[in-house]
Amino acid sequence: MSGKRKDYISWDEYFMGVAVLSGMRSKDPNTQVGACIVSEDHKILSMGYNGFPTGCSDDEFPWEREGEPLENKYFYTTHSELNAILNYRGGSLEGATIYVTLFPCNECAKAIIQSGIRRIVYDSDKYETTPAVVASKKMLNAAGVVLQRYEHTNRRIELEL
Ligand SMILES: Nc1ccn([C@H]2C[C@H](O)[C@@H](COP(=O)(O)O)O2)c(=O)n1
Ligand SMILES: [Zn+2]
Repeated sequence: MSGKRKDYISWDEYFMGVAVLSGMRSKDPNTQVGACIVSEDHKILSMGYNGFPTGCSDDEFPWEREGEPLENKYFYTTHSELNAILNYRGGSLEGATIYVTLFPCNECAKAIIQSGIRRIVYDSDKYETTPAVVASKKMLNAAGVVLQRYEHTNRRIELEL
């Protein structure tokens, strides 16, 4: 037998796989989101997942979805996309692509646009009817960011760690 392997994973499978793995670090009991930012020449630049900011304890801040604003998670969580952008310490993200397991909200859309990211590959769009996502798409489209739904290949990857 000679020649190269033929069943290696594609770039899209690789980067979405890294985003999925990154999301597995999230402590959010309801929705775990992962993001992976990639350069035009297929280098991974940064990763992120949703969680509380540094210094805000996962055991003390609330993970609830309901209740008073100060008693639920929404004022406190940093989204995976923003974390991935802020985790990057290398300079410009101009021309990069972000792989993300859930379509970005309006706040992340602003950060994506302003950081110079030009393409979003996303998987779930479960909040597509919410104002946050409708506004997000409005801004991303106006800014010319390419939106691409991840095409599942149904490849199963098992990791023994
Ligand atoms: N594109 C997104 C959307 C949401 N998140 C985070 C924010 C929360 O931690 C969680 C959503 O919670 P749910 O309302 O589904 O209970 O996901 C994100 O990181 N990126
Ligand atoms: Zn967001």
